[in-house]
Amino acid sequence: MTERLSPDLCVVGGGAAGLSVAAAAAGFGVPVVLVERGRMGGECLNAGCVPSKALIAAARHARAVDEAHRFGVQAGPAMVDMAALRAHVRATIAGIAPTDSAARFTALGVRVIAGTARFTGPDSLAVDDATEITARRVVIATGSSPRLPPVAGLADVPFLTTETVFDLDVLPRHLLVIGAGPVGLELGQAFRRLGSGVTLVEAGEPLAGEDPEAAASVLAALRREGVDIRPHAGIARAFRAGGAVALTLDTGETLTGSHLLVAAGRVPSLAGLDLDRAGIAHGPDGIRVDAALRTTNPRVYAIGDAIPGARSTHGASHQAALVIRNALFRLPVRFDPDAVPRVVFTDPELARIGPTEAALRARGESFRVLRWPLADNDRARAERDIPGHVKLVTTRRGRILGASIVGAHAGEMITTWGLAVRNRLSVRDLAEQVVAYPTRGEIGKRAAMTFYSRTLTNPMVRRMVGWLRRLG
Ligand SMILES: Cc1cc2nc3c(=O)[nH]c(=O)nc-3n(C[C@H](O)[C@H](O)[C@H](O)COP(=O)(O)OP(=O)(O)OC[C@H]3O[C@@H](n4cnc5c(N)ncnc54)[C@H](O)[C@@H]3O)c2cc1C
Ligand SMILES: NC(=O)c1ccc[n+]([C@@H]2O[C@H](COP(=O)([O-])OP(=O)(O)OC[C@H]3O[C@@H](n4cnc5c(N)ncnc54)[C@H](O)[C@@H]3O)[C@@H](O)[C@H]2O)c1
Repeated sequence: MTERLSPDLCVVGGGAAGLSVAAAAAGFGVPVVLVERGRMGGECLNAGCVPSKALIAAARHARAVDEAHRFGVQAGPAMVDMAALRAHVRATIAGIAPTDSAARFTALGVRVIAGTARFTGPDSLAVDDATEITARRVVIATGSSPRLPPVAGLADVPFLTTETVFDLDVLPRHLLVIGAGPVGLELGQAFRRLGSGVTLVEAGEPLAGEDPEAAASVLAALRREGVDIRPHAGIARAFRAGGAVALTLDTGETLTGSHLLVAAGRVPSLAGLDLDRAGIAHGPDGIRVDAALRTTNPRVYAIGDAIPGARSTHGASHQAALVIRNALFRLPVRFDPDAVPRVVFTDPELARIGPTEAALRARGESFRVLRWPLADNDRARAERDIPGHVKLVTTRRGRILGASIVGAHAGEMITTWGLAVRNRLSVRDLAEQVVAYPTRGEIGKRAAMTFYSRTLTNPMVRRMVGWLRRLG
């Protein structure tokens, strides 16, 4: 028997994006139906942020054991128990899962339906032919899945993706990775620290789109740890070589590994949604949306990994908040990708808010660049962890436009700069702030203060100081 529902809001997808919309709408007393075909929590909880950060934490401990002698502490070499490590990853997911569960959302007042949704008309959907939904507004939050690049022979070799890599119960002897974006670099470094040999094969420039100086600093750190990174490398074919996997590059060189991880980007999950029935335009990068995240069907919004652009959990949650403001309160909203921080959780971390220097130059804007190195930070020196820097871009008058930070905890430090950009603060606000000593946060203040270094040598200012001295 077909059940018929007519909520105000229907959300398709129970990942970071969909859950954020559903929770907020239910909180305001709006009738909401949420449809999820797989695991509640989506990619972030089950195969993305959470397991990757749990793996990275384990790898950091392994590294700390191996590096302990630098601090006069004898330990190591680190021994990795993959079964215990996998249990740690699973326990981390299990610990967070209740927050995203159907039970919690049901308690919040959301009607959660397990099944696959597809459009049957501009405002109607069917779920597995068991439920018909007619909604005043629909939010598509169907996420993405790993992109498999068109590499000859790939289909005939065993390979891992982010869907399977966290279930490994043996440590790869040598991990080949296709792609040196955030996923390839984060996981590549983690496996290297756990004891695997790691080779990353990247078609273009690793971390393209980030500030080149920041990207270079991260890549240099990974190389120092023994991660082999091959930029601008075309893959001619993949094949099995005995019990191993091999990649032949366009140069003729063949790389061999015990395992292969494909980390070559994402494709939006749109198959089977019957978007055309609802008049929703889409392309290979995702669903087309305007600045208010509305699709070409004015009743339907799309957010998260299902739309083009940088993909992140916090970006998806921010988009969800904008949709709530627009759909429920009819307030005008405008999604600004530059307002979303980007963090790559390598060690050192790379974090950015706002446009890069290159982006400002391409826009023809006039700006200033301010820098400070971590090597000049007492805390970083005490912790013998000095690779990195902060780089600020400001207007000519000192308003902060953006920041790139490389270093331990850069992902935490970027929050200050997000606040500065959002509130149109100037370097003066940051330079006058009292920052605790010794903290890494001091580098931001030091960078901001360099804005005034020209003032120190300004003859007018010097004359004025001299004149004031005469007053006694
Ligand atoms: C290894 C890895 C590490 C990452 N680390 C970070 C990080 O540290 N920080 C960060 O911010 N981001 C990180 N990301 C990115 C982040 O995971 C994603 O941007 C985020 O999870 C996207 O959320 P979403 O809700 O748009 O999509 P998803 O989480 O993919 O959710 C979409 C949901 O929709 C469901 N669905 C799809 N089609 C249908 C349908 N027709 N009917 C019903 N349900 C459907 C799916 O089953 C899925 O559960 C990482 C990604 C990866 C792969
Ligand atoms: N901390 C975070 O916020 C975080 C962490 C991890 C992932 N993510 C997001 O998840 C998404 C997926 O990350 P990702 O690193 O898989 O994707 P990505 O698109 O950022 O990077 C994929 C890389 O693979 C390369 N590539 C593609 N085809 C190739 C081929 N045939 N041979 C060699 N290299 C090839 C690309 O040039 C690119 O550099 C991204 O949107 C990313 O921003 C976010």
